[in-house]
Amino acid sequence: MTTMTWKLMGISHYYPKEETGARLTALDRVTFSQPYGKIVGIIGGKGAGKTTLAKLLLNELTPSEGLVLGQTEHPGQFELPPRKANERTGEAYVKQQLVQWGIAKKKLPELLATIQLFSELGDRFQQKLSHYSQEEKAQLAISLLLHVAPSVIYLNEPLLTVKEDFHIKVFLRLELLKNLGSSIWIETDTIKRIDRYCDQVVWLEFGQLQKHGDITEVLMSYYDYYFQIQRLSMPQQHQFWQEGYETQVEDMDESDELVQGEESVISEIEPATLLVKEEIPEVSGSADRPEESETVSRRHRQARPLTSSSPYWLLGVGGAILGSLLILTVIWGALNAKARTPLPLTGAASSVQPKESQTVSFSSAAPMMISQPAHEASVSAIPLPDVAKSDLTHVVTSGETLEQIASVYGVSVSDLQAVNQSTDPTIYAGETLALPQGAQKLVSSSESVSDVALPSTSEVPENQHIVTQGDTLYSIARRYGVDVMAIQQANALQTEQLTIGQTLRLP
Ligand SMILES: Nc1ncnc2c1ncn2[C@@H]1O[C@H](COP(=O)(O)OP(=O)(O)OP(=O)(O)O)[C@@H](O)[C@H]1O
Repeated sequence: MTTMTWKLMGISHYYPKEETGARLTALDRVTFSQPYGKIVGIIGGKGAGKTTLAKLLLNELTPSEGLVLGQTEHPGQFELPPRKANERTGEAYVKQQLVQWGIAKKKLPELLATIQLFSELGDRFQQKLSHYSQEEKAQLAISLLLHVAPSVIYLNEPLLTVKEDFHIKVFLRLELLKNLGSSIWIETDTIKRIDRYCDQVVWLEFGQLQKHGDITEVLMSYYDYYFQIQRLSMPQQHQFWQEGYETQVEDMDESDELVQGEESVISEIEPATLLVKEEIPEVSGSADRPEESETVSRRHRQARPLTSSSPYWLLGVGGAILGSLLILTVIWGALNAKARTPLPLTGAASSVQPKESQTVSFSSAAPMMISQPAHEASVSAIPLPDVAKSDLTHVVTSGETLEQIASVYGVSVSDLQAVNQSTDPTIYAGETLALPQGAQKLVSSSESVSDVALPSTSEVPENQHIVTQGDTLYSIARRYGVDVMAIQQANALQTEQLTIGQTLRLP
């Protein structure tokens, strides 16, 4: 079995923007290593750099800066048969491709029969491609690719056009090839597939590597990131995507002076998932960090003002991203089909206050019109239970979160919200919060919540879980292989918020 490993070291790739003389950074100093023998998902918003990364892996592009190690001479890319092949039969097309792949002549009949069988095309295999549906073409192309067994395989969106049971078969075959040492890359917006089939994920946004690693950890940050964006008002979301795009565009004639005085939405997103971050992203290998380059100053440039001449396609980008957000919401909803508040924001991000709902219609490029952030609709549907107040109150200090305060007083976040008759997870410095009966100051709010003594795992009964820092309902559900909603029901949780030290009954 091969023990090859990819090493991407400080990969930057620039595209010239000929009309303006600027250049666009499609990938910005991306560094990670990835062993072969894994199925890796590539995710990220529109224009994140996914395709550019794939082209580098497939040897179709040479990076502007940095080094890629690990490419093979004949990577296998999933490609639908081109239109010019329409007059050939499926069989003739496959045969010609196999010959191009260098398959020995005497092996062709057996391989053709295997591919026909796998493709489920039956007699259509001998018919002209012009009679094939898009789905049949996809079945043919995937079957071909999976049977030439290249050591690098790249699949993208057209794979989604095949029916679900075919899909399962494809991924079973990919598992086999992976175990033989192939490096398999899948670019898709369908996070469900990443979650189900991939071992690892590379997550890009605006050309920068956000995270690379095991799916659970990366997807959790990904969900948190998109939930935070979703909490912004529609104009803020639009501004967010525009600012992100602008960090990628560098006017080659312009000095790198900062634009002062603009409020930046991008800088208010959760520090853990900041797009403009200094540290090198997590790597699973030992790639060295490249030297700081002139791109640092560009990455720190603040947003330019929104102008009426903003590129129209950005509206489409925003719309498409919102489409993806809705897909995420649906997936999340499937896990937890119940009205709820969104994940809490912490730190700087909690200063991003959701605005009143606003109707913003996007250009026709946008997949849909959203008149209200989804969470606002669900928040108003949650009846707050009656919870008795204690005599204590708490004045919020800068940087505090509801979870921290709940933890400090040994109460649940939902009780804290109930006595304050608010489902809004955003709190403001100086605000006085009522505290529920039974509240008792357990630790000083200046102490870290992680300092609160928790029972050791050996003391925790088997059917219980004590919430620790970083736990979410989603991570706990995955860990114990149970449903998020089942945990909520077993513990009568009104929201997804958890408190460090909280004991959860496991269903
Ligand atoms: N040939 C090119 N010339 C100029 N800009 C390009 C070119 N190819 C890609 N770009 C730009 O580079 C950025 C990254 O593009 P890329 O296609 O890698 O992203 P992506 O994540 O695959 O996006 P999408 O999901 O929209 O396909 C985008 O802003 C895109 O417009």
